[in-house]
Amino acid sequence: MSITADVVDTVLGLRREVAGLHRHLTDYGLVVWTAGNVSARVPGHDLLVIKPSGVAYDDLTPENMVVCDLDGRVVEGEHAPSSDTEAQAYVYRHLPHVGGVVHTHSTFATAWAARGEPVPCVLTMCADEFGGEIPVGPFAIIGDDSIGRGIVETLRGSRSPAVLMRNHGVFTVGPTARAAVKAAVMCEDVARTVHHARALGTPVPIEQSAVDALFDRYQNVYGQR
Ligand SMILES: O=C(CO)[C@@H](O)[C@@H](O)COP(=O)(O)O
Repeated sequence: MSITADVVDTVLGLRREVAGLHRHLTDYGLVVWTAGNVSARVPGHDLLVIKPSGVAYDDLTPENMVVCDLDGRVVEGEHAPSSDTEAQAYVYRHLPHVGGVVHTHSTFATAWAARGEPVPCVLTMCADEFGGEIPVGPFAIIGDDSIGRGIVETLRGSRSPAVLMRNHGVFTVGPTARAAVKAAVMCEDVARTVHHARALGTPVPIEQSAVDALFDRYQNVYGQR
């Protein structure tokens, strides 16, 4: 597959967007070294734009982003794509509403993943963004589409845009790559706060009707429409 003339400008814009979004991973302390990545779907085309594997965040540029097809094959780019390209390509193939995917090993959320324990919905911000608990997905070793399959199977059963892959880390999705980055930022914040709440006592669950109302308001009313 090659990049046709009608999609060149779209890809250039996504190269800039995806390269730029990685600074939020470092700004919010969600990654160490190169251990995280962002990708975006190319709307209307079986293509994605993703970070090059193992490249320092300070060295990421629109030019060194990698364009792949949704089987994970490189279509345009001089670098090897992220280790998570196959997993994220699987997500794009099976969740058509997803426009962006993020992967981190952010500390508090990954500590919940290490225990295989979902983050309970005991904060209004968790209800707002995740619509309930932040679920745990199965342990899966990187290298084929088993991580992607675990992400999809888990997210299909949840309103959450985040999944804690057991013993590994965080994957988030969104209608855009920026929305997926936001979900990763809020996932870590909620995981940290609930961790501290648990250390001090027993957090109080929020009634499901309140969770539903909070989620609906935040998803459909909050902010500038
Ligand atoms: O989680 C892992 C490896 O276990 C990778 O996602 C992480 O190191 C980031 O790899 P990339 O630099 O995106 O290839």
